[in-house]
Amino acid sequence: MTNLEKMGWTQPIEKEEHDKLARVITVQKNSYRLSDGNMEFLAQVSGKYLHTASGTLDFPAVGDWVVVEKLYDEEKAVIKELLPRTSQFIRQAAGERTEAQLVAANVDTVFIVNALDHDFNSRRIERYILSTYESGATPVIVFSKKDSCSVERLEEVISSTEEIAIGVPIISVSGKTGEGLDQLLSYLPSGKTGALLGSSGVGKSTLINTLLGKEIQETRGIREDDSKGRHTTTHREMFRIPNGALLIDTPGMRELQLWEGEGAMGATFQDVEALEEACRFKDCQHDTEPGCRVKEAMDNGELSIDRFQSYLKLQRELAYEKRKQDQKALMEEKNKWKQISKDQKKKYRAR
Ligand SMILES: Nc1nc2c(ncn2[C@@H]2O[C@H](COP(=O)(O)OP(=O)(O)OP(=O)(O)O)[C@@H](O)[C@H]2O)c(=O)[nH]1
Ligand SMILES: [Zn+2]
Repeated sequence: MTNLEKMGWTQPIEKEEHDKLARVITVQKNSYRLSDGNMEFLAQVSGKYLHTASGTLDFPAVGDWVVVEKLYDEEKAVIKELLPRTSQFIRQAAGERTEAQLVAANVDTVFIVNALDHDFNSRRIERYILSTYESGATPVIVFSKKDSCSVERLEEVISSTEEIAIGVPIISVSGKTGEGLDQLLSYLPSGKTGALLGSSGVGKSTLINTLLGKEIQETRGIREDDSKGRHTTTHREMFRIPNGALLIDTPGMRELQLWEGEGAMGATFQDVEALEEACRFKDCQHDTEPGCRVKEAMDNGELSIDRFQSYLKLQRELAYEKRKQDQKALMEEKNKWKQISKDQKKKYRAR
């Protein structure tokens, strides 16, 4: 296994190029910690990179592959280029501004982590599934803290999840006892990259620690205590776990605000879309039309009303997000031309 393969590289590559590649393992403000599988070094993007990047998505995130110029003596590097991504998990950044936030790049499997000692929320799981499909990764639903929950509740939760997560694997694990981790690893073979996503406190970091073994976490000292004296993850970081896979830990998300996802609606709501297609009229509004398969399915309990409403709500939300993003792009374009014409006026005046 070459050093880059240790970091998840899979393509054939020339020797000269090989020495110029590295993977982002964590992002700290404007500096990046990279690894080429042999060593870690800090890096910043080059001036030219900064100049040509046009938005947040153009900047490296954890999991990205970058072309670097290494300055070995200082364990530093300059990032010159970003390689195309195989997947990118994006959400609308927290706050008012219309802005994309890249959570992780080049992830094969997204583990959607839900704690069995927290509330169960189908709607939240649907949002994560949608965003995962949209990212280009494959979702796996993980119920954590299995040790804290009765067998009956576990069965109940799993059967409710099966109704809304069609075709998505569902597993249950305990970071505390290690139960179920072999199942988790079966979705994350050597060389693949996974990411743990979910709300705060669901046990993501505990899973990583158990997978890594205690000493590694302690020597790294990457956790910071929050006000309640708990360990809480403050940044995203990629770890190489003993089976040779890579796993990204992320800070808990309060809510997953969608950025895009239209293309993933069909995969996420296969059941609903299949019913829609069976309606007599192609443009059925599922209201009062005769031969409406959706309405029939809701009447006889095949399709839950909540699920159908969630489908409609997500559609509206995505349309709204899209309008906001289009408006923003239009404003930016206008401002660019304004600036250009200002500059030109200045030039003429100077003559
Ligand atoms: N009973 C039980 N408790 C667990 C388990 N895993 C984690 N916990 C507890 O749940 C709390 C949160 O665990 P973390 O691993 O820090 O959760 P996290 O998802 O990384 O949280 P953030 O870093 O805030 O996103 C801690 O008090 C853990 O001790 C488990 O498998 N069983
Ligand atoms: Zn209909």
